[in-house]
Amino acid sequence: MIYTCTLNPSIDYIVQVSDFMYGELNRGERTDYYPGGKGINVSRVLKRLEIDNTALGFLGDFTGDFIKSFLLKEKIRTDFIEVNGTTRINVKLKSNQETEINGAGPNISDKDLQQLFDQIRQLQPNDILVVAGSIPASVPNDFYVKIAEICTENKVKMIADTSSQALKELLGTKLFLVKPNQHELGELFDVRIDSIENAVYYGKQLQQQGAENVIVSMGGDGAVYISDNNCFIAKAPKGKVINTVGAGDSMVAGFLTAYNKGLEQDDIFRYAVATGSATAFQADLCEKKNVETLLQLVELKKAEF
Ligand SMILES: Nc1ncnc2c1ncn2[C@@H]1O[C@H](COP(=O)(O)OP(=O)(O)O)[C@@H](O)[C@H]1O
Ligand SMILES: O=P(O)(O)OC[C@H]1O[C@](O)(COP(=O)(O)O)[C@@H](O)[C@@H]1O
Repeated sequence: MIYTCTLNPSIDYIVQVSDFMYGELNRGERTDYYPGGKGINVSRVLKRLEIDNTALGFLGDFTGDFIKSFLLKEKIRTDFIEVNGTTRINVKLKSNQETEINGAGPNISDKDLQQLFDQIRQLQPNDILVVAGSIPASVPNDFYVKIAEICTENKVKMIADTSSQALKELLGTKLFLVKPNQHELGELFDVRIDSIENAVYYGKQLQQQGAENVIVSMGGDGAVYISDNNCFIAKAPKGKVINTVGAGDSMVAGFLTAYNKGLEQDDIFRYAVATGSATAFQADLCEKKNVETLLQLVELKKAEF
């Protein structure tokens, strides 16, 4: 079984304003509300790709209720822990540029954290757990490391898609997959990743630090995949970009879907890239048919290692 865990879910409030003017009254031309947070996006895309999964994490108040009922409508199994505060609303402003404001999120108590540990201790060998997104300020930065220890003990495969200090803490931890984007990887090693060569070099460092599979995503430029002694480089398909929020999460869901089907490494990566791009070309997250259309448009090559 696949589980996702989102410590800090959100409602993603997407507002389109042509020619946004700072300090003026701007009127939204189109507004959309989606459940967000990286693990929740992974769960939603997995479901669309016909992979059963359960979404875990913390939700609170009316924003939490919105997310729960949205996921229920999409027939996604959930087992969220109810917290006292209000689940955050993240603002995604689409104008000439994309601007994002991600909220801080509610306080999570020690009791809530213990409850989550208890849930994770119930997972079975060969289950997969995707921990994704930021760690709320009230939760220690090494929280994912503690989860990883439980996963290792119970032979659960752990995937991490996070950034900043939470990602730094995970260096040296055994992970099944880690998927930083180029900026997150650059921040991790205090460098600027502006070429495929750089992405391969630092991706390999991550592999040496304990990750079995590493994908470095590079937005419209595609991605790099490192596993065993193999390295693949993919160019993303070209298309009309509508909303890139959740593209990285979709990539993780695409990877898992293809891995679950037992595909070869190159085809797993092709599927992951197609899924990320399929989401970038939709207002909401992608559907299976969007992914299948893009599969043959992903240009992939094997690189010398
Ligand atoms: N502008 C784009 N055009 C085509 N594909 C895209 C675009 N932006 C993202 N993608 C696809 O989604 C994947 C993940 O995007 P990226 O922005 O790197 O991740 P994140 O959302 O984690 O920052 C990319 O590797 C690519 O396949
Ligand atoms: O937990 P964080 O780092 O604040 O990120 C949360 C945001 O990331 C998202 O999950 C999107 O992630 P990606 O664009 O990286 O795939 C949004 O749904 C959410 O608003």
